[in-house]
Amino acid sequence: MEYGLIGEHLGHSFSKQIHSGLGNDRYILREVPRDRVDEFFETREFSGINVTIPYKKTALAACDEVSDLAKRAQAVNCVVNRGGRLYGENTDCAGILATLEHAGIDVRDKTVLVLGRGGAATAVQAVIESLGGRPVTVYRKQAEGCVLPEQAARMYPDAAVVINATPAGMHPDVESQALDLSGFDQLEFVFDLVYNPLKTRLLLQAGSLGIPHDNGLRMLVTQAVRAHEIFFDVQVPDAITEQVLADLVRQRRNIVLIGMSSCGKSTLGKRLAQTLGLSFTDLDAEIEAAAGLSIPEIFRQEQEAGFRRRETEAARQAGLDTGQVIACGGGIIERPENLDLLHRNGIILWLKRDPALMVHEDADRPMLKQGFDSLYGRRAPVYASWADLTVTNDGSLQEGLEAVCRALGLQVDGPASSG
Ligand SMILES: Nc1ncnc2c1ncn2[C@@H]1O[C@H](COP(=O)(O)OP(=O)(O)O)[C@@H](O)[C@H]1O
Ligand SMILES: O=C(O)C1=C[C@@H](OP(=O)(O)O)[C@@H](O)[C@H](O)C1
Ligand SMILES: [Mg+2]
Repeated sequence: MEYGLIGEHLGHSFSKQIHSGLGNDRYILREVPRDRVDEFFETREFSGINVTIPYKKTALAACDEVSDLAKRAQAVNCVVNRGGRLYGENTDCAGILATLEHAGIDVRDKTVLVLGRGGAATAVQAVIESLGGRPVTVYRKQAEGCVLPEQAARMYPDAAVVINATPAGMHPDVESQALDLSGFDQLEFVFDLVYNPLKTRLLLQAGSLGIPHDNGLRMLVTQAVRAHEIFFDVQVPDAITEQVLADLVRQRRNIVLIGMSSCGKSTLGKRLAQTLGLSFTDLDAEIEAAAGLSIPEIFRQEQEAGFRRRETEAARQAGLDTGQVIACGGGIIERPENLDLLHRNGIILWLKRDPALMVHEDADRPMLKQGFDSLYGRRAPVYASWADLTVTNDGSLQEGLEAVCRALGLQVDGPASSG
């Protein structure tokens, strides 16, 4: 092995893709069983490696020389072999630093609540200390030097930053949250090392409280960039880092279309997915498939309440997946809980069409029996409040598609033609 990542289980790793984006196609993933890791480091048959769970301490011990930050973090996640000598670094620390810097956060003399006390938390702590901040460990069980989550707000009302370094909220444990943010009023930034989902419950709460926040993707990309720089003794331009990060976000993020019945979500959504190379999920089609019934049939047999229950379940399922365009039904905003389910991995876009251009009666759209105008009058402000982006779709399908791509900051001159 020349370059790559070692760890016990690497199924979900994005590292190969990120290093490939940096121009290293020789980077591979190698799962090493626990009883083989000592031998791996003894033989030293590699040029440069990243190390992940559970071998970061083993790597620290195996190196001939390690950086100060790696010593403080008590972990090495990057090892380079220089003529048989192993040099160890902790590039996770660079990733943590980069996330704080990008957010414009200065932690000097400020209280930083670090959630968790595992390896990632130790790295966070080392970084905060190196910046002159005051890290406080919040841990779910009573332990020496730690604060319980339910006591944190009372004991540290001055907390300026919260950093989650626990797996709480990580897929599939998406309902977990290591700290409730509602008791704090001086928070400047919330950082969650988790990036699957892109927004954990912690980050969704930060968003709803208007607190700036970020997930672990920038850290993930930055640690890889630093490793690449160490492997090849080069400097990667910031623009490349941003490009790799943006590509990753584009690939994973769901684009969620909301808006009034017949504004074009299903039609435009399908084409958008084709154009962007994403998969397409129409919640109405998912609901019909799960029920084995058409939508008018569901309304007849189970009334609107039954349909809404099914709709929330479909939103929950789709919201956990990534890399899709999701077309919602017009009534997705009827249940407030659907917002977080779709926001987990998605950006929400209101496709806004002139009422004169929309369908006012349709046997396949039972809600329209309530009257288009009153339905739209009630819903329009809710669409507006849910939307991260709003796009007017009053022209042709092609024009709408281009407007959506522009709003998403994506190139519009792709294969978005024909039909
Ligand atoms: N700019 C446009 N975007 C999307 N659909 C359009 C557009 N112009 C006309 N249409 C037509 O309008 C209808 C939109 O229906 P649909 O995609 O089912 O909407 P929704 O899923 O929002 O209810 C389709 O018949 C489609 O062909
Ligand atoms: O407006 C609504 O409440 C509904 C809209 C429909 O989807 P479209 O928006 O695709 O018509 C479908 O989910 C169901 O008939 C209920
Ligand atoms: Mg539809």
